[in-house]
Amino acid sequence: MTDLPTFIAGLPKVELHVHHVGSASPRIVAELAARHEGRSPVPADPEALADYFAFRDFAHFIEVYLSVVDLIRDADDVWLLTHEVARELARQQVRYAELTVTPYSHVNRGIPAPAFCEAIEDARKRAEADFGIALRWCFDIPGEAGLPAAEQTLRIALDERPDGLISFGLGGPEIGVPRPQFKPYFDQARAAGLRSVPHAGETTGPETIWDALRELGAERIGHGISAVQDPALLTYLAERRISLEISPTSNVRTRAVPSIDAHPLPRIVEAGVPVSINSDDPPMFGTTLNDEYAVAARLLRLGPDGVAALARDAVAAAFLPPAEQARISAEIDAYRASAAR
Ligand SMILES: O=c1[nH]cnc2c1ncn2[C@@H]1O[C@H](CO)[C@@H](O)[C@H]1O
Repeated sequence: MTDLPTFIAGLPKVELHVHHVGSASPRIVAELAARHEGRSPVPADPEALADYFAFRDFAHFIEVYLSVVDLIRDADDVWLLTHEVARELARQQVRYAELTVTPYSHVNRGIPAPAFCEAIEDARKRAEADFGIALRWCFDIPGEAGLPAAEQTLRIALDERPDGLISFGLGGPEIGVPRPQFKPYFDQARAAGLRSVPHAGETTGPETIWDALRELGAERIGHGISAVQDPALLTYLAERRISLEISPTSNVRTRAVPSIDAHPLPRIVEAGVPVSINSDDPPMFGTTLNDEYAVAARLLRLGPDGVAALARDAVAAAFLPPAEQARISAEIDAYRASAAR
């Protein structure tokens, strides 16, 4: 029997909560920063970047995040970033990923929406050919930019409608950004067949999650960790099999939870709420998806069977056709069986 990290490294996975710009590797960020030498606070040196990705609080994290968004200036940068993110996911045996992209943030930095969508689509198709990974898009509203960003994100989603687009989200800070105001935009996105996956309950309480469910028709919740404060909400999520997209290290690095041992994941799982394990913004948090599975295994006291079950739970929560879900789950089971020998 191989050791758990080795087992995790080879385990077929899907990832459902991972941000496009947030996945820019130190090498890619350094390469982009070098192109804008001197005009960006982002260090062009990968070592210095590790210090730069140390966050005082969530607001500081968003400030740093946006400084990396500033580095992405044209469609070539978008293509490079997307193709490299796919390479890293495939290296970790990710077969399918729902990547959160924020078109508003790039369009308002001068990249036309058609060029942005053409770049991510071309990179998506090339990644499928080069790495055998299937990428789909979640277009998210950067909450800090409010209703103008909601309007433009919806417009781009409906007017450009890239083939890989499957869901509509809401990211950025929650404090001072109440969810109900975004109801008209989520109603239109859902009416157009996009799945609803807003962030909620990351840095605010359970009421934000209730709003995401009741006002935005959330089918999954980004983070949702404050659900642990509301037993009725835990029951609601468990009974309706509404999965929480958990990114343990993210919550520690953005100071949403004080330490990894204080993370509510065990209590959420104990309440029967389905979860997927994700990395959110891996290089910014000094982690990888495989590392997050190892963290979850430690918190939940799992061995190979439990870790394989986590991977299957993420597949079950993915917006994939049932035949595709069955195929990836069967691959997980075959891998688990072969590792047992
Ligand atoms: O953990 C996270 N929580 C909330 N937003 C996040 C996170 N990681 C990345 N973003 C991104 O920050 C952008 C701000 O413009 C949001 O659009 C969201 O995609």
